[in-house]
Amino acid sequence: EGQYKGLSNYSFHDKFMFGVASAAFQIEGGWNAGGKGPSMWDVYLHEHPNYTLDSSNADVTADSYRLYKEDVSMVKDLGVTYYRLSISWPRLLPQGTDNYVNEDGVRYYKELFETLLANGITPVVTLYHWDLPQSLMVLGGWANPVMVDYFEDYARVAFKLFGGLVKIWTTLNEPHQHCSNGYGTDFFAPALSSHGVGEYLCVHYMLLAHARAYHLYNNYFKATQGGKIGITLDAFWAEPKVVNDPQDKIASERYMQMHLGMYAHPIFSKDGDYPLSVRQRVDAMSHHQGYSRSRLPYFTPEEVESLRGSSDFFGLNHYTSYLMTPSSLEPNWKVPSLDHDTGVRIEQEPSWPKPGASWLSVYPPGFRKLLNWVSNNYGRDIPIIITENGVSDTGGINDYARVDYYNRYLYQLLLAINIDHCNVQGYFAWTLMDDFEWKDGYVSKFGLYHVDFDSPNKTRTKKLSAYKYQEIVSTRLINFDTLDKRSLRRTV
Ligand SMILES: O=S(=O)(O)CCCN1CCN(CCO[C@@H]2O[C@H](CO)[C@@H](O)[C@H](O)[C@H]2O)CC1
Repeated sequence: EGQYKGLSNYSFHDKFMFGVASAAFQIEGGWNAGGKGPSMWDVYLHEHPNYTLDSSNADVTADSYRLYKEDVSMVKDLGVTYYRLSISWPRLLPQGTDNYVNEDGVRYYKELFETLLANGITPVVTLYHWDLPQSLMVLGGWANPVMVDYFEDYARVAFKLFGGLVKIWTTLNEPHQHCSNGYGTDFFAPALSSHGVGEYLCVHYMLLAHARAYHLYNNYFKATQGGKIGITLDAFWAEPKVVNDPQDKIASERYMQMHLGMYAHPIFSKDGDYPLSVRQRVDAMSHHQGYSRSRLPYFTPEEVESLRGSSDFFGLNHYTSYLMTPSSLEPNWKVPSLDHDTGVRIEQEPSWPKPGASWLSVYPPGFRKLLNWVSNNYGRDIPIIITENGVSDTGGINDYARVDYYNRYLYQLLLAINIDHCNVQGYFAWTLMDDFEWKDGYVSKFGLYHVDFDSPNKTRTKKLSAYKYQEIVSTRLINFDTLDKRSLRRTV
């Protein structure tokens, strides 16, 4: 659990990439400005005004479409030299397809990338952070194999237009969250609730789309542009509820394979394809449920080959951990779902602090354990970049919980790098400023900067955690005694 006082006994080496992250739909606003086409999230929120906790939407949010120069100065103020952001597909291609490129979208992103570079900040660009053009959603979105072609066309436009400015690309953000929450349930848009069927089609075609964009870049753009391209996956850490209970340990490993291995194994393992345990489990369950074919599609041998090794780095988003125990076969076993296929009951440890979102408990050792799981399963040669990590609260400038979270999670990262030799080469704090937090609307705050969403200029204000992150980035080590509650009381 580490010493958690004084100065950390390890530091981040000089080449370690420190950054901060955001996403187009969550901060841009300008939902229909400058010829932007509607995304499926725009449409879903307009059609379901009470979907979010505060009945809000992202039509304006932090208004970064207008205020991006201020955002760049905030990134610079943190002292980081990398900024992870995403391109809004429908702002660039309003119809989703590459027959019509929106000049205002080209202007906006070129100005944003040039402003970042002029301030010594390297843009790290995600092509897709969930805001699918509505015109493609009506075709079934990621459940439709045609998306592989349309994503390739979109990637080609982005590489062509911005490849001179952008040298680090990520194809997809968190396909697992997008597919399970948006296609498997109604927790996220498009809320298709196609449990155990649509969600696996989404997995399958997002992975194939990723591989297509990866090879497009490597075959047609890398020689002249010289950049790197990868994918961002997400994972909770699955902690056995009883640490040495063999059944709980099996359940934890099964959870990791079904929720991370399903995406990581096809790309980062030496054999490729879905993990054997995942393949067999879904095939068997599908057969048991009377399906004549598995609910998880098969890759052809060529597709397995195209996916294998299709990433220059392992982008990983991590927030929290859950306790795992095997779940008895549900009575309604006829109803398929990823959760039912996994056969694990997840619960939260009451002693782990929960400063904000209901799903986010603070368990720093889970971060180190997850990094070792990734390194043990996929090798220590693939560079890992933490593309998101952070904690939510419900507001305020003196965000002690976030100061504590960054101290402890970055300390665990130091242990994973220095003791366990996990090859982590970069870290992006989620997120630059308070933004639209999906189902939580503006209730859950993840920002290092506070945003006053009621003010005309969406006033940004530095939080305590921004000073803390600035300190870690500049000193490259953790000082547990500054900027927390104790330091303000000057006791102990
Ligand atoms: O357990 S519950 O059934 O109650 C619902 C699970 C809730 N999920 C968990 C993870 N989170 C996705 C991570 O989402 C990522 O992290 C950030 C913070 O959420 C987002 O703002 C980023 O856009 C996204 O990349 C979204 C909500």
